[in-house]
Amino acid sequence: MSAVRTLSPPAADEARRQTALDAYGVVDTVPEQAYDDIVRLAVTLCDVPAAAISLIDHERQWFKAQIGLNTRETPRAEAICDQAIRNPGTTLVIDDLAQSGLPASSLRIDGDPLRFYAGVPLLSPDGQPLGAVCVLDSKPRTLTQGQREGLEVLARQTQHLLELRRYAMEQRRLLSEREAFAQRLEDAHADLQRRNALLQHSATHDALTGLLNRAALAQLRDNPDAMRQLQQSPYTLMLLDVDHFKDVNDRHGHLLGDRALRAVADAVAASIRERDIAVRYGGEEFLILLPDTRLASAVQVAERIRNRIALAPLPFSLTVSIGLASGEPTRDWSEQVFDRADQALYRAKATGRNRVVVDDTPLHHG
Ligand SMILES: Nc1nc2c(ncn2[C@@H]2O[C@H](COP(=O)(O)OP(=O)(O)OP(=O)(O)O)[C@@H](O)[C@H]2O)c(=O)[nH]1
Repeated sequence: MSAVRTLSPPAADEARRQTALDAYGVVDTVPEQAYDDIVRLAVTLCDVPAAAISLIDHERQWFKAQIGLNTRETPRAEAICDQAIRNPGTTLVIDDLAQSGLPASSLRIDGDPLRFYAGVPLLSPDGQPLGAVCVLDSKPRTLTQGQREGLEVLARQTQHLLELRRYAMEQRRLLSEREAFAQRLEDAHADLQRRNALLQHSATHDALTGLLNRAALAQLRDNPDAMRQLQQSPYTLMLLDVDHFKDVNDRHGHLLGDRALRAVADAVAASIRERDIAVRYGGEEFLILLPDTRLASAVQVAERIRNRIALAPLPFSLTVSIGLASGEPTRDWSEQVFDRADQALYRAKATGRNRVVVDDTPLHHG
């Protein structure tokens, strides 16, 4: 046996070559009919017992397809295909390996060592050698010109198969990138909607009590559903003001004052229906609009609120004054009814606070 010829390529080239091979994602994949057909054709064409499509991967050669061999991979150091790819444009034919000085291969054909090798390098489109399509025999032999050319055709067909594979992989990658991008877009859209909803909520709600704020009340006029409801049936407007709230703040501090305001809001929210509208109208003033509600029912609601506030779990007693006025559906509903409720509230304050006072102004019709 002659000395081993070592022809290691420069490291930078080898890194490029390996990167080119990796781009196909073909090494260690399952056998495929198209590649198996090529080695079958090679065997028939060259009248040999063995053929392979060999890929040179790091420190081994791996067979994508093979016929007549005893393994699917060998160490690279003994791969004759690794010699073939050193001259990428040339078919390597070794009539008798025993005379060639190449390292002995562990490959066997029917138990016999290799004697004959012919391999056509497989190249990436930019010329990086990937492996070889090779035919092998356990006897020394030669190839005819026709067989050589036929083997080269099979190598070109193998390259086409590899390119198709890379193209399909690239398409899948682009598709999943597009899907990931679409998903990100969808997430961003949902996030924007969430932020918008939060923004809309904080623009129309009072941060301390969670009730609607004055801006939301102003928007009510632009809400056709709410307006239709108010214009269809009698409604009642309630104005609620906490009694001596300045004293609460002065005696117990602003934090407890805030807690008292939240207790008022909770009592209001717990006493009204879902379609009623509760607004923190000013510092310690609340406006409650009760659609489809006549004065008598509204008084009951107001008393419920007043009683709940009296029972609120606070370290001091808290009372409220409430003024009520109801309105028949008219075009200038708000100002008139608001003024009447305000006057009722004023009377509630003036007559001793902690009470519900009803507007007694005769209603204007027509
Ligand atoms: N803690 C707290 N106090 C507030 C808030 N908004 C307004 N106030 C206070 O509410 C008090 C309202 O006082 P006034 O308008 O004099 O009325 P009042 O003391 O309740 O007296 P009457 O309404 O006549 O019974 C003021 O001291 C405000 O500083 C708030 O968000 N938190």
